[in-house]
Amino acid sequence: MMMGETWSQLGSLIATAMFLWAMFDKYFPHHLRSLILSHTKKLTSFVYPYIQIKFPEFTGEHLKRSEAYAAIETYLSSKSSNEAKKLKAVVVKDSSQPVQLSMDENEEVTDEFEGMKVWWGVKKIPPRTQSFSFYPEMEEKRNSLWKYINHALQQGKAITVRNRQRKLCINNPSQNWGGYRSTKWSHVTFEHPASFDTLAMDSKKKEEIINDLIKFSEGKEYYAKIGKAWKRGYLLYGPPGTGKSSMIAAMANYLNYDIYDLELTTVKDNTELRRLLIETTSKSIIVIEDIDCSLDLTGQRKKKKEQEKDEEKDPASKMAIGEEESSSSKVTLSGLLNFIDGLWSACGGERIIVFTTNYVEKLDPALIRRGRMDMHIEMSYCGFDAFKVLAKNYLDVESHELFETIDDLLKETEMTPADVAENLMPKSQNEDAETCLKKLIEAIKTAKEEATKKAEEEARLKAEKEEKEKQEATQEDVKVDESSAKDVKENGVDVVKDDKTLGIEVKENGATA
Ligand SMILES: Nc1ncnc2c1ncn2[C@@H]1O[C@H](COP(=O)(O)OP(=O)(O)OP(=O)(O)O)[C@@H](O)[C@H]1O
Ligand SMILES: [Mg+2]
Repeated sequence: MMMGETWSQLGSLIATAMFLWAMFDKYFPHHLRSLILSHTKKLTSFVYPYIQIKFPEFTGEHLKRSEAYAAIETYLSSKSSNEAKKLKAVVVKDSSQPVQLSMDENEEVTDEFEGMKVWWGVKKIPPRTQSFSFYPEMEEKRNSLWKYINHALQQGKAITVRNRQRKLCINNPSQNWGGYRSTKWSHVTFEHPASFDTLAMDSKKKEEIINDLIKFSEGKEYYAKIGKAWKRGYLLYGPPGTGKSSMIAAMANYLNYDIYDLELTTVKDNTELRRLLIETTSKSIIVIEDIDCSLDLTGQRKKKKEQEKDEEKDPASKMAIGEEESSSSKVTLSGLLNFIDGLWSACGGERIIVFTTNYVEKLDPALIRRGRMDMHIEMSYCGFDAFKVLAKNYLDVESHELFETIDDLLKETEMTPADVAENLMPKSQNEDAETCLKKLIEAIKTAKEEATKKAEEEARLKAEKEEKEKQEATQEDVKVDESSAKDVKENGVDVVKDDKTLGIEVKENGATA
């Protein structure tokens, strides 16, 4: 707080300054005045050649913590932990590094950027103290400075994203939505170890997927340019145990995204679906596993088509159907499609949606057409490429004389990566790589034998069925013959039997053919 004496001193200082300014303004000719001002600027920039920029920690009416401040603090944290002596430990929520070290008050760190030296310091500014910033006219320096600030902000944000602890969110049943502080999604820390390195699949296909993901994640401007929402859909299909769920985890780990695992069976209707999806955040993968089983999505549509047909036949049925539709509280295919096309597109970017299914042929084509599901990825049985990944991961083996045998066997046998992995995993310390590879060979041979047996059995059953159908058809023919002969006798209808086809030529009794 200032004393009374100080106030009067300050008052007279201001009065003197105002008097001098008035004199300067009145008696100095204009051309001389601007010359003096420009020389003063040059002189001051020579004496004080720095630019000072302040980043307040709190901004806005509600004193929100400034994002720029936080980003710069993160950016400087690695530098300050090496240089500064007074550090502050801050607990960071949702980060893989829960304690972050940052500069304490009155500490300074230096940084260099394109030949420019920068000093950063933390100063506490008492409330209501006016701050004064001095900006000498140095265009070139100023441009580099903006470039540097952008660099620091971007780096800071990138470090935050990297350190961010990712979430696996699961939707809560809607009956639990109403309570105090209830949320639509529950989350746990996402710590699945799968990565594209551990994912066993055809290497070309894997590369294609990685490139697609990179293109998507870096495509903010591109999507804006072509006027499309920044989203991408992937359909993963294939038999159980071929790595669909592992692929989703690898994608999330690769892009550093959160996962929203959407259990459709607990979502009551389209409105609830919308409300859930609006609450998802950017940089996330929304997953609907086993889309064919989650809901009778295909059935809904077929039912509708059948209903439309019925309506054509009997317009009175329309009312009843309408009532049934509104009362059946279920997520419909059209609800999901509307979401993918409309609402989701409107609610901000950087979102991926993934559907998985074991039976791609069961899905309604409308659901998976290009533009909705941009990439269809088949996760198939283990090929040699996929096996090599598993052998490297599980046994640390990149080549072995048994590989050729395994390659040949895998070409003839359908075995999922899950089964191959299970056989490759050493069960005890005595099992070395060769033992595991031999174990796998045995397992593939057994699987091959079983598959052959199964195929033979199926072929036998099919042949039996066909034979049975044939016999039944012959019996039918005999019956037709007998009943026709009876007709001739009883009704006076003459039956002519054709050699090749079983045709019946009916003649009026007594008339000529
Ligand atoms: N392609 C693969 N690469 C590496 N490991 C795999 C692969 N496929 C399966 N596995 C192994 O098998 C286990 C099961 O795989 P995953 O859950 O990814 O299969 P899925 O295709 O999602 O099966 P489902 O259709 O039953 O959901 C995984 O934990 C993983 O260890
Ligand atoms: Mg799965």
